[in-house]
Amino acid sequence: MIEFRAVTKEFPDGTVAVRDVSFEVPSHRTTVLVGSSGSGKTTLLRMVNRMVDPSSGSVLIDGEDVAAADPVRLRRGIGYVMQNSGLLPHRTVIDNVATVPMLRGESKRAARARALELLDTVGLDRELAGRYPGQLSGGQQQRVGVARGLAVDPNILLMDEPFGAVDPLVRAELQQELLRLQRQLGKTVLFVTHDVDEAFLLGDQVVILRTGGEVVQIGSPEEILAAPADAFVEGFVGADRGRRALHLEERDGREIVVDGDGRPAGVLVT
Ligand SMILES: Nc1ncnc2c1ncn2[C@@H]1O[C@H](COP(=O)(O)OP(=O)(O)OP(=O)(O)O)[C@@H](O)[C@H]1O
Repeated sequence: MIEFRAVTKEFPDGTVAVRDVSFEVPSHRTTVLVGSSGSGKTTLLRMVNRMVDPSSGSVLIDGEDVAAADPVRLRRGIGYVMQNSGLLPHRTVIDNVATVPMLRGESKRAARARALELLDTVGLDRELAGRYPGQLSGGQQQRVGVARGLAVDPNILLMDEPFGAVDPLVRAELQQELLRLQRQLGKTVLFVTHDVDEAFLLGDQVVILRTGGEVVQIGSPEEILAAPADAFVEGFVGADRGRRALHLEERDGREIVVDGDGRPAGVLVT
């Protein structure tokens, strides 16, 4: 479990990116941080692997304050996937995936064997192993990015708008792949997006942030849809509700959650 305890981040120029934020990220589940641009999502995510240190408050992983951990070691044990895949352009796909395990001391042979398995895991043909990132489509590059994030077999996977730069069809495919992967692997995933649909599709828990880095609401998609905390959340999740994958319907006098195809997805427990 990851715990954010009253974290605030003020950058040297006086920008307060995150203000007194507390929440827990349960293990083996997907938690999505969603909010408009500048609401502090990336800053919060980066506190977990100490790419950003909070100005006050603390972040704990399984009860241990990350401030006490060596940042380089910490980062090598946590998967990190970012928007533009972050692949090294002059290294082949397989080398991109095998690099971090080798930095951790695995032999080249073992790291490469594992990298090939990971290509299978993320649904990429092994024939792509020898290509350079520039020779892949955007969607394929993101899959390599996910494979690289998984290469050290981390308990925690941080994903910062990983599907933000691909077209909607590929994006939908990658989202389904992540759901499948997560059912199989059960990592503790912390995922950043500004897309509410994506947040509700992927998140077991959704954390809604607003500009200024404040948490407005935390809950399951069903809970948030059923009872938006305030007008801000209502506007945020309510916009374009007809298109929303999950929504509420009243049937037989009870409010139930149905998916985009009208199939019941659950009953609200209040
Ligand atoms: N190094 C920095 N120095 C100063 N201000 C920063 C720095 N990094 C981020 N900020 C500011 O902090 C605020 C939160 O940024 P952050 O990137 O965490 O937001 P975000 O919700 O991830 O936004 P986006 O969706 O646009 O990536 C913004 O106002 C941003 O400009």
